[in-house]
Amino acid sequence: MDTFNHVNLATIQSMSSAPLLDVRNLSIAFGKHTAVREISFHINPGETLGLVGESGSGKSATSLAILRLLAPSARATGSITFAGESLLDLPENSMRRHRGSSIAMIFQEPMTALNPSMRIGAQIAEALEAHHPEISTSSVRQKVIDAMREVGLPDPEGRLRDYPHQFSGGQRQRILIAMALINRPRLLIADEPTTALDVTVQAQILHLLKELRQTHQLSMLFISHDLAVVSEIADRVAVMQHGQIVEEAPTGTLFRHPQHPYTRNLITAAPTMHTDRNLPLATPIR
Ligand SMILES: Nc1ncnc2c1ncn2[C@@H]1O[C@H](COP(=O)(O)OP(=O)(O)OP(=O)(O)O)[C@@H](O)[C@H]1O
Repeated sequence: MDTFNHVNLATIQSMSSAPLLDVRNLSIAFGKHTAVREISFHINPGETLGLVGESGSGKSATSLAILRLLAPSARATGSITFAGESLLDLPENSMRRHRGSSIAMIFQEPMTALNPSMRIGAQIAEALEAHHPEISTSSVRQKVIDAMREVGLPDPEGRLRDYPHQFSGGQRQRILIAMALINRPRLLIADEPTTALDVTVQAQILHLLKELRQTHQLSMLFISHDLAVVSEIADRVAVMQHGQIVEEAPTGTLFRHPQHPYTRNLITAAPTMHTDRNLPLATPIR
């Protein structure tokens, strides 16, 4: 009996320490051009991995490959395992169940991700109903309001019927975050989520993501060309150059002991963020 219990405990422990996302030898080619070459990384439950590199290094292609949203001309090889499932082998309908549900994504430019002619309450509701058609209308409305409140949008009830252009850039990113989190994903892919925002709003959005990550025990793949931004939020950082990961280390180690010349250049070039880690949520929202 003791042995049985012991084995069970070991199994449970190894299961709980298994990465949520495990990417192995991923290559992505667009025709003859190999954009990503044999990269491997993993994200543990609750962990944030920063993926940093210059424009064209293959960061977005990597994130789109995880969601299987690459252009039809692209070919992804290697393996992407999410919660034990091999994503590159899943049938499309199973993949659709993951997208926007267990794996959600936010992008750089909220205006292009939102439908300009649809009220934001309806857009957030649509994200929920796509995966939960059974939820009643009144319950959807309440969940939308709760989601808006959780991301710090003022007066959610009053603003349900407003259109995207009636919100500021920072508020629109909050709306996208509400849409991304409404189905309680386990993994959030954030691709340059603060790049289009000015520095103060950038800091507020980073602060919000850090809070939500804790509340929801989210794992996150945080993509940016800006090492200073990545270092604000990531537990570990993978540095990408020309489609390859040239270095990966816990954030502090990467800054203290950068191994690769490209990482050293990024550190030298990174401006100081000057974000206030204790920024209260009550800070005026722009
Ligand atoms: N649909 C596509 N067709 C052909 N080539 C593509 C396509 N999408 C990306 N690429 C190429 O793949 C490479 C990696 O692009 P990717 O967008 O992943 O880089 P990135 O690091 O995210 O840069 P950025 O931040 O500028 O988007 C680039 O050389 C790019 O030209």
